[in-house]
Amino acid sequence: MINFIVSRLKAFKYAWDGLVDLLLYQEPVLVHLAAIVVALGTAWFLDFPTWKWVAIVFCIGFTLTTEALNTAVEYVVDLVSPEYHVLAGKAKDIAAAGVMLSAMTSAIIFGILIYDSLA
Ligand SMILES: Nc1ncnc2c1ncn2[C@@H]1O[C@H](COP(=O)(O)OP(=O)(O)OP(=O)(O)O)[C@@H](O)[C@H]1O
Repeated sequence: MINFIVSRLKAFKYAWDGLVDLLLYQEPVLVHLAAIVVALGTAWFLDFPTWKWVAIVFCIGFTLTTEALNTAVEYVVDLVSPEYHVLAGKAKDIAAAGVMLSAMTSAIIFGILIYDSLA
């Protein structure tokens, strides 16, 4: 049982290290962080009800999760295929498309929430 707890704590530490890498050293994340600040500020200014805060928190987690997976794909592709390969390019492009889709979905949801508050 102790071994299980220690291994889970270690796994959490590794995930935490990945989060620090993502938030501090990945430039594209700065764009997301700026958007998050704007979204939270707007939500506060418009006095969003609880359900809208839930939607915003979900969108933030959704977008950052896809950015984390995209960064992981980039690391692995750079490791296994430092030279040009059409499949390496496709892997990076599709991973990036995942980020774009999540960001666009979040932006649309945010727009609907604002429209609902101002209508
Ligand atoms: N090894 C490779 N083989 C083929 N194409 C690649 C390879 N590495 C990168 N590419 C192409 O170049 C594009 C940009 O790759 P890069 O590694 O610079 O990612 P990036 O999108 O700039 O990352 P970031 O989101 O961190 O700015 C990829 O989406 C892909 O189309």
